[in-house]
Amino acid sequence: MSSGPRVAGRPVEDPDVASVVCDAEMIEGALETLAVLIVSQLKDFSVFVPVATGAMTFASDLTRQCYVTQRVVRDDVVRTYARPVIACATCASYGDGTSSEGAKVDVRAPGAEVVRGRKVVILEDIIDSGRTAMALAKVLYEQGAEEVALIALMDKRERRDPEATKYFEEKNMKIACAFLCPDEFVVGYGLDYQGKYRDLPFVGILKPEIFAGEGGEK
Ligand SMILES: O=P(O)(O)OC[C@H]1O[C@H](OP(=O)(O)OP(=O)(O)O)[C@H](O)[C@@H]1O
Repeated sequence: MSSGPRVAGRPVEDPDVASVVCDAEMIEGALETLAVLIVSQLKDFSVFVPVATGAMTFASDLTRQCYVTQRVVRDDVVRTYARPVIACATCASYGDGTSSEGAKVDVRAPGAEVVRGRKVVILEDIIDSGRTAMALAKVLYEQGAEEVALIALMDKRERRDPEATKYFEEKNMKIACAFLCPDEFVVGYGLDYQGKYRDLPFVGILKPEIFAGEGGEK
């Protein structure tokens, strides 16, 4: 599978990005690794729930990579891979504005008819405090999901809310993240600043002067 847009093999840069955290090639490798994990170890998880808007790019590429992987890798384990239903959730944080500290999360999950009795994988572009994934997992369980797992491209583990960590542990949730993310303001590959930069084919650290004075998070 292609890693995405290229111009004659030249590295793509953006003037607002200070440094690249994961380039397109690294993301491509991560997608292949995560797809193998999903079609082998999560093969009976039959509902994928990308968290809009940030996870759309990741989910679009990962779900297609899962399809390719399960078609190409022919063994008994992969042959039993469930053809997934893909249905987005939207999760909006609200609290003190610029930071997700102490914020509540308003969740709109797919309907219970999609989720009930099924094993569900949440797809996140980034886990930061973990409150979004926790709130969504709670709703999915309330809707009757048999089990909820969590797959993310980026993990800002040092910023995790202990309550989220405790919840994930109590539920014994299967969690896989491709990259540990530095505690910097990262954009690209779905991650935004004020709705922009989601189209970058890589993840990078936004130059501080772009968000100076706004106390931006993530
Ligand atoms: O672990 P948390 O601290 O909850 O943060 C992670 C969430 O934050 C981002 O979404 P955001 O609220 O920025 O909206 P977006 O998806 O529209 O970009 C990201 O896409 C995750 O869903």
